[in-house]
Amino acid sequence: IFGPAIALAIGAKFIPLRKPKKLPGEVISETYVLEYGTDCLEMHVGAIEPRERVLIVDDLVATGGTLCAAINLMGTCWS
Ligand SMILES: O=P(O)(O)OC[C@H]1O[C@H](OP(=O)(O)OP(=O)(O)O)[C@H](O)[C@@H]1O
Ligand SMILES: Nc1ncnc2[nH]cnc12
Repeated sequence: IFGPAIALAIGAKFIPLRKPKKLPGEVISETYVLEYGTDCLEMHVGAIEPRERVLIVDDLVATGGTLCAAINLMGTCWS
C-alpha cells in the first residue's frame, strides 16, 4: 500500500477509495466497468473539499475504468 507513505512524504492527507462495505460511516459510491464485469468504489462523504488538488494512486491501469471511477468520485466533491 503506497498511498499513505506518498501522502506523508508530500504533506497531503490520505483518502482511501475502497470496494463496497469496507469503509465505516457515510460513503458515496461509483459503479464502473472492468475487463471481467462491473464493480464499485466507495469514498467517505466530505473527504475532499471543493478545489482541493488530488493525486490518485493505484497499482496498475488496464482499461482505465477504475481510474475513471476514482476521478468521478472526486468530481462529486467539486460540483
Ligand atoms: O484499469 P482497470 O481495467 O480498471 O483495472 C485496474 C484495476 O484492476 C485491479 O483491481 P481489481 O478491480 O482487479 O481488484 P483488486 O483491487 O482487488 O485487485 C487493479 O488493482 C486496478 O485497480
Ligand atoms: N490486465 C491486467 N493485468 C494484470 N492485472 C490486472 N488487474 C486488472 N486488469 C489486469
